Amino acid sequence: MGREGEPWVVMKTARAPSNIAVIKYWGKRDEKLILPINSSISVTLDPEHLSATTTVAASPAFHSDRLWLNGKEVSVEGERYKNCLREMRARATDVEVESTGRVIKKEEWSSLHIHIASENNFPTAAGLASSAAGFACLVYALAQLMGVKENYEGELSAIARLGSGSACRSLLGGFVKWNMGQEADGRDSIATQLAEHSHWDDLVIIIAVVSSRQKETSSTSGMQESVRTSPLLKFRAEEVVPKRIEQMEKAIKSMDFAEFAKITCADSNQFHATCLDTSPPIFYLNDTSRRLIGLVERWNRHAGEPQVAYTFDAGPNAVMFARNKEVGAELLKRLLYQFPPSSDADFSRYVIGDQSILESTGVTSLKDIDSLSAPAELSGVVNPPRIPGEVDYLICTTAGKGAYVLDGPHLLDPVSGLLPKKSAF
Ligand SMILES: Nc1ncnc2c1ncn2[C@@H]1O[C@H](COP(=O)(O)OP(=O)(O)OP(=O)(O)O)[C@@H](O)[C@H]1O
Ligand SMILES: C[C@@](O)(CCOP(=O)(O)OP(=O)(O)O)CC(=O)O
Repeated sequence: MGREGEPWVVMKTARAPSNIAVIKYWGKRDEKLILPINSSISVTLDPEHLSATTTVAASPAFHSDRLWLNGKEVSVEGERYKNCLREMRARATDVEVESTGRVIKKEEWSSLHIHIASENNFPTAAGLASSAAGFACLVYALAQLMGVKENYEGELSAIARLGSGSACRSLLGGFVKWNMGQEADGRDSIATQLAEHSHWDDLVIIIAVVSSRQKETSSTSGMQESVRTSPLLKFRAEEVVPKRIEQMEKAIKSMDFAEFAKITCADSNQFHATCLDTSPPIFYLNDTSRRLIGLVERWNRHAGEPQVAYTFDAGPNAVMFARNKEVGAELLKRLLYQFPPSSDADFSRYVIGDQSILESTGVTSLKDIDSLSAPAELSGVVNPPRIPGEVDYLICTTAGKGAYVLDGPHLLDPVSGLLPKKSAF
């Protein structure tokens, strides 16, 4: 930071988690304002394992708004980035720069350009809601930089929504509802917290990353096609989701896992049915996704009550919820048994995230996986499929907190405000 008259750069860094919907958002009633045709509910994922980290900087020396995503410069000219930046600038306040005492006046923000650098600690655009984490993080970091105070609860979520619908749910932790709202300007289409992550802290979440390649049909265009062509989607939004939202809220409040699991699986399956009902049909699930569904359904039926729930977004990756830590370890063992890594895989990279679940399975090597015995529900199944390398890797995690500020390290050089030669992450 320079003295008065010298060039200066101010910056803030924040982190925001990804989230997984258990009642899906699919379809907009307003494309520009990103207003949904139904409310949705999600679980925020632990930012330690699935999050975006974003540094935003302002300086009179910057000539344009710029964005570096995962170390590469990308255009910030898209409507979604522009809308978020415009709405944040409109709410900026006088900000005192601590180190110099200089005050950036409210009016100055409209002419100050912004540099943004962001990194995801999980695959981008692979159906793991990177856009949700990314836009929530951008809006949250800008709020810190520009001294934006929320005038009403949920205002920041309404701005994150302009970046990507599901992003509005990533500012908050735990269990989050996105109210579809009624107003034409979208001011009531905001996220609210149903419960903190600590409210239901024994849930274990395991993500089977089936493919980290970019998907063929983006959520944005997929849902446009579904709104245009799927009669099932209309029925779902009008008749099914409103009841499910109520039931899911109750299940979360009372930590009723059986009900939570039943609704979560049913809603994922109906969302993918609307994709199939779209013309031309959209296929996000693949054979591996279907085998993962089979694993959970067979186990739940054998146990007599749900042990695990599954849900899939716009991609083949499964997100599974286990009712508690013991069941989480059992789930991991079953996944390792049925979906072992390929024989040349590095075991330490096959199960990532929260290592405590892996520790409680007692599995420490590829050899241990070979000696796992078949789970009871597979007895009688002749040659259950065990295809090494079918799943890329597994992420163990839990529900987590919402967006927060990081003191550093920043992703932009504090003096130049440019991407450093070697990124800090
Ligand atoms: N950290 C980030 N900061 C800013 N923008 C991001 C960030 N991560 C992703 N994005 C934006 O989101 C886009 C990816 O969104 P897309 O909806 O295709 O995939 P996804 O969010 O991973 O999957 P899905 O929403 O279907 O679960 C990127 O091309 C980029 O524009
Ligand atoms: C299947 C989903 O993940 C769809 C998410 O769609 P996006 O929020 O990525 O779409 P846009 O609003 O067009 O950016 C379900 C969900 O997260 O609720």
